[in-house]
Amino acid sequence: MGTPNRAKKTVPTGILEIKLSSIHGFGVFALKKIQKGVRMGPYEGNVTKVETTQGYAWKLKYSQLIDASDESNSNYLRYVNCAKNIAQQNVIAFQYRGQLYYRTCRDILEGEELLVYYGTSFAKNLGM
Ligand SMILES: C[S@@+](CC[C@H](N)C(=O)[O-])C[C@H]1O[C@@H](n2cnc3c(N)ncnc32)[C@H](O)[C@@H]1O
Repeated sequence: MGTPNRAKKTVPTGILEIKLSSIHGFGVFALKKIQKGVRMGPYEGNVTKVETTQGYAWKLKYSQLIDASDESNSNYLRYVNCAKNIAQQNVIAFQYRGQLYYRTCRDILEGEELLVYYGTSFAKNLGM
């Protein structure tokens, strides 16, 4: 697994950091308390209609996907790991004007890892 160089450059300085996670690979962590309702993004990647199994793609409207598997064409949001269930997530994914964003759905404490629920079928594939 390579160091996330480009994603590191895109992470909001002083607010979030990318580092190794106990859940999987790299994760995104709060460097200070973040209030509920803060929007992050958009999620960057290649817009495609080709399905992928790599785990970095979100479905958009009109059968399109935003695929962040290419680290050189994506941003820090590609490193947000999956919550065990909806209740555990502290950020939610949503679409706005054709783009995908994350938003904090509760206050996140300093040092906490950002977790988003990828969806039931994806979680099942991860063995949850
Ligand atoms: C968007 S990436 C998350 C960032 C990833 N940790 C990395 O370093 O590139 C999604 C991939 O991370 C892994 N992953 C994310 N959340 C996980 C979890 N809760 N349990 C196991 N693997 C997870 C899976 O391999 C998934 O396909």
